[in-house]
Amino acid sequence: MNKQPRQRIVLKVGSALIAPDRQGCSSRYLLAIAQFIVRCRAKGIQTILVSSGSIAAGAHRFPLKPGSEANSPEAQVVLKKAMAAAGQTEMMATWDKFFDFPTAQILLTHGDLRDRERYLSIRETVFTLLDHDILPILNENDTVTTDALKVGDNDNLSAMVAAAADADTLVICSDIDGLYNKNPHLHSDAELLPEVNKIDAAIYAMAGGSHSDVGTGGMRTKIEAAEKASSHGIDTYIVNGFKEESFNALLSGRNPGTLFRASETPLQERMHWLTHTVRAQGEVIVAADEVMDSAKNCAELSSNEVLEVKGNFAAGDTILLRSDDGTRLAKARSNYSSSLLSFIAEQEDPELADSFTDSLGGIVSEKDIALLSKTPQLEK
Ligand SMILES: Nc1ncnc2c1ncn2[C@@H]1O[C@H](COP(=O)(O)OP(=O)(O)O)[C@@H](O)[C@H]1O
Ligand SMILES: N[C@@H](CCC(=O)OP(=O)(O)O)C(=O)O
Repeated sequence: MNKQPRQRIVLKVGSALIAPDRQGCSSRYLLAIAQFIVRCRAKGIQTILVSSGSIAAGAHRFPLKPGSEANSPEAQVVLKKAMAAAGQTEMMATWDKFFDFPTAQILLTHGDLRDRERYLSIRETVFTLLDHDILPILNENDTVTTDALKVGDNDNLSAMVAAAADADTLVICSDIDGLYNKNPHLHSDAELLPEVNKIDAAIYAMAGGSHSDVGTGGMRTKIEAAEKASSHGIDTYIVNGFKEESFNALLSGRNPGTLFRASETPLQERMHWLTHTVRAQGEVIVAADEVMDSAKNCAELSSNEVLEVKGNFAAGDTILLRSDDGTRLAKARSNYSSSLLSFIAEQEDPELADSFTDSLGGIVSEKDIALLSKTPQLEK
């Protein structure tokens, strides 16, 4: 955290720190976190908070009524949305109490982040708030989101926010000291990894799920977040948010947990957004021997090289180009809807198929292609 010139950090705070007992918000751990934010700002470090905890904070407003049907999975989802609505205001009020500067709430869904215009608008809003010394506090809009539109966990959300905000550091405050080589709640001999320079399958294999009542995603989503952030040139720390010492260490330039080093060859902003924020709406399968090692080659893909079109997508949606041996080749914005592309690809007469692409243009355009060779782990 000693980089120059302008530093910008995103701090992600997990539910266990906000409402550890699901009995409303607690100041127990938040005071040290708030002081860290105040001290960062005093040092001229622009700070953005991604705060989980609306569901945990709102839970106490919804005692289970005798004989109620709140135990079915559908009822649980409805209940959580209501908890999030009630808990979000309580959480914002709690954060506000710690600061003598203004805060601002941004609630978003994956639907907002994957739409380029809305993504750019979120980015501008964050920059404007920072320019006016207002602390942006972000969370997923759990109340309105559906399965198709949600990010689902705030670890990944915080990495998307860090990339959108051009942050140089992401700090994920958890209920544990960092990434261990195996889940320490299950293995007493687990060892803490102070630094990870390369995120590969072996690192993912170390990560298990959450053991707590309030956490979402466990270590896996934190590694996904670190992978997203790192490929945008952002250093990512996982630290223990229960310990005040974690924050003192960060402020004095020491690593109190696990540091995932930023990539030395970060992706440019638009390519990062396409690779890590947008999800593919469908797939186009091409023969395994097609050479797709550059955006130019992908853009030259012709309809008679398409073996199969999967899913329903509209022109302008993002698709995954995959070879028929399963290899993920690239993510790209399709210039065709799935139905039109299937229709063209099914034409027996290659000249007729070519006449479509001649008049309507290539299946994908060179400027909207992100090659996936650098990101083999991410399936989203
Ligand atoms: N290899 C690992 N190293 C550390 N924690 C792990 C590991 N595998 C699984 N975990 C679990 O991940 C938890 C942290 O994630 P989570 O419960 O989602 O909390 P948060 O609210 O901070 O997001 C740890 O408390 C631990 O139970
Ligand atoms: N958006 C949800 C939190 C989701 C989440 O990722 O929680 P956590 O694992 O505690 O960071 C909420 O506000 O309750």
